[in-house]
Amino acid sequence: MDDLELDQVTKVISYHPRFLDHFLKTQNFIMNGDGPLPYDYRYYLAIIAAARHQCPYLVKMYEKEFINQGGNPDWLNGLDFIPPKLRAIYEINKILAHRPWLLRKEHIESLTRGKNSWSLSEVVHAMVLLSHFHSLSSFVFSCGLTQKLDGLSSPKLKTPPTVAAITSGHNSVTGSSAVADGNSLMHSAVAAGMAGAGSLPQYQPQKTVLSEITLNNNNHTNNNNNNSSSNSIDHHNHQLYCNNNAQSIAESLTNSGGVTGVVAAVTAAAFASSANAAAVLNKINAQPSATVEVLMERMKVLSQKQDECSEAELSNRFKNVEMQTAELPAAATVTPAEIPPVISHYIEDPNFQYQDFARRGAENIPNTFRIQDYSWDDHGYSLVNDLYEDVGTLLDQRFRCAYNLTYFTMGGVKNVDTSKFRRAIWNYIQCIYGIRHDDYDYGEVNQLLDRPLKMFIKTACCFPERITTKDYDSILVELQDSEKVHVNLMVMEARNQAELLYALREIMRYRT
Ligand SMILES: CC(C)C[C@H](N)C(=O)O
Repeated sequence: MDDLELDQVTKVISYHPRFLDHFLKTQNFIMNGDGPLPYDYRYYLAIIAAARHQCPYLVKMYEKEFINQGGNPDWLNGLDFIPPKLRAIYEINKILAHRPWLLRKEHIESLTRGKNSWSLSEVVHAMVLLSHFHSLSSFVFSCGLTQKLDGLSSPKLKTPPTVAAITSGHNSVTGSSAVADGNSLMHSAVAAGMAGAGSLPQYQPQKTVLSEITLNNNNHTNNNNNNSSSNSIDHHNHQLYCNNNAQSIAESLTNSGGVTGVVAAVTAAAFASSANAAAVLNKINAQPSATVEVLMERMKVLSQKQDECSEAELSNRFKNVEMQTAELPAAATVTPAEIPPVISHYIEDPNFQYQDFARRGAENIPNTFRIQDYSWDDHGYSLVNDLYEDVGTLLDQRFRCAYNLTYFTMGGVKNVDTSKFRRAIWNYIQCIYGIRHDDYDYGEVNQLLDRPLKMFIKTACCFPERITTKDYDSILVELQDSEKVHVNLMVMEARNQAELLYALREIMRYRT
């Protein structure tokens, strides 16, 4: 592996050595391993994928790699300077990045016909690369790395010496020497991560390294959360929470906009049957966001819940979450002037962005993507393997790792079954892309993810360039940094899978 790849992003992922192993194996294979696309194409695709999300960090890194691989420097002048064949895939890059539900088999058809045509294997290779770098851009921003690494950080943020060294090295396109400084810190962590599954530690926080790479000092984190003072209202309300009626009132209040947090929902349940609404809301607004303690209670209750939902009810709950997501504040339209000049030449049609489902009606594509009709396990995985060697297997292991990764901890509390929380995050991300897991009760999403967390996740997926370190700091304040990175890994992987599902479904349709 090239030294350059042991970059700041890799360091942050190394909070989770098991995942890092799968991540690097996949990335190395699609960039450097056997595959249908020439190397200059691969690196250029990385650049234009990251450019769709205005991620200068990745764009600069892969420009350098592109040149190292012997790529034609003219291409770095922008989209007008690349061969027509490569240019022809830009539309798919754009659609996959922002509205993958708009992809049609005709897009694939037009690529694979005529002069300069693509083979289907090449198309799949390109799609795997594009979705990898779209979602990696989400990760870079959601960890607050871009602000730091591109010199855009606000002066009040502390800059650890190593990060400063890397930043100054990175700001110069040619200045790779400073990167080595930071890398040396990480060699042991990466080596541990690459040592093979059997010898992997379950959790290696790498404290020294983390203090170097952590971008913020999360003072809220401590190891004594299991003793955190619980307020009596919460205890009292835990009883009431079991009451379905109160629960649904709480749920609707939680999502009404004026109320944030699971604590608020629990509190709402307590007061739902009695006081007037204003008094309830005042009480609720005074509550902090969801605490780890309340989240744990909620997960416990949810896993004990027996009641079976009807098909129709499950479908309604999905639609509800989807609608509420559309109502979360949307980011403003990007105007060309706001795009950093270092990447604007790689972007065409910058106003083509994620569009909320509520507004998708205009495009006449309101259909939900149902996992029971097309899933990674049953369809996507084998299709990729079929057309692009072992990549399906590599991706499969990577998705599984991201989906199942747990240390059974939450904040400072140990032995916690966090599967409900993690599943809610994963399914919520895919819901943002209109993907419904048919057997999942999306009511759980509203029970476990509060509004600020949902907003963070939606922005990280759809408008990652808008995430600031402040956003990163303000969600899940009781969790450790490694846990926030864990959430961001799920954002990256669930999003990557969502894009691939849409892409591969159209490949399948094209073939049949
Ligand atoms: C995202 C985190 C709450 C995950 C948790 N630390 C776990 O080990 O499962």
